[in-house]
Amino acid sequence: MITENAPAKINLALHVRARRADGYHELETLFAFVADGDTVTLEPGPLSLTITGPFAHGLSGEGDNLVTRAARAFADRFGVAVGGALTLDKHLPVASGIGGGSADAAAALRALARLHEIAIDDPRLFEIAAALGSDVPACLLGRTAMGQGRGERLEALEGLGGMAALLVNPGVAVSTAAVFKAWDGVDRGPMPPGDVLAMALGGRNDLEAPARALAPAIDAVLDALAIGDPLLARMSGSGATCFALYADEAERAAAAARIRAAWPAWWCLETRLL
Ligand SMILES: C[C@@](CO)(OP(=O)(O)O)[C@H](O)COP(=O)(O)OP(=O)(O)OC[C@H]1O[C@@H](n2ccc(N)nc2=O)[C@H](O)[C@@H]1O
Ligand SMILES: Nc1ncnc2c1ncn2[C@@H]1O[C@H](COP(=O)(O)OP(=O)(O)O)[C@@H](O)[C@H]1O
Repeated sequence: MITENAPAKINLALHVRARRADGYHELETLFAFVADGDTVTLEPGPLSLTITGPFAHGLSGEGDNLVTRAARAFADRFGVAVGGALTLDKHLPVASGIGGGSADAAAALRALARLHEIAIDDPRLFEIAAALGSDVPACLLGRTAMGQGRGERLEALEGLGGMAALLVNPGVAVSTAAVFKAWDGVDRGPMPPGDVLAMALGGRNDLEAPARALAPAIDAVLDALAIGDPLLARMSGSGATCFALYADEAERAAAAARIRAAWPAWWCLETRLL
């Protein structure tokens, strides 16, 4: 049995620079990953998918999961039989701006590559990833990176490994396409120069305003995360998950305890950056 982690992605900053003719948007985004997420396991056999875990119900009505789409695309590209008994242990909330589906697809590709003894940096894997979704190449790379284009042009960067992080989701699913559509079309400029922390601190998430208009619960999450002096508190991706970064684990634990007491229904993950 092959097991691959599918760590949650966060966008430390996400600048939307232009609307493109193909319906996508030109981005400049700082990807980072955290130590927790979903898990994908693969055993030889006919293609099948079993979904377990606390957020399995979020995908129950899903005919075509990104994991099985990844398996089909892999077989197609590498000329092998479609197969793999896949299990997805779903711990990340669905449609929440932390790339759960993209991370799962990338983990499935990594597992299949191991099974078929294909190098993890094989460019064909990145081509499959880009066709599956804008965030899948970043999840396949799985490390802190600057993403451009629709997110598939990647430059790996020295990250903030080990930094204490808190992820909070108010239980509202947000459609990525709807949030991009509600963006006001104003290019607010590039990220400032510097290291990853400087770029993150000086950056923005341009999808925050449109997402907050569609899902006002995000306001309450950002208000809750602002208490306790985090280094940075911001929405990730197209929302509604927001994250905060802290100087140490004690500050993160205090913030998590306060949020869990005030908002027991929210999903709240104490983790650290990879
Ligand atoms: C916003 C981001 C930031 O990392 O993350 P999430 O909120 O999904 O986590 C990503 O760009 C999302 O990537 P992903 O979720 O893979 O999106 P895709 O499946 O490729 O596209 C879904 C829809 O989002 C819009 N889209 C996506 C990416 C992009 N650069 N421009 C867009 O306009 C398009 O309307 C597209 O039809
Ligand atoms: N394995 C998967 N996990 C999550 N969502 C999936 C998966 N497969 C397909 N999807 C679909 O992809 C959509 C976006 O999911 P997700 O990747 O969680 O969003 P986001 O990138 O905003 O966090 C979901 O609404 C769901 O319909």
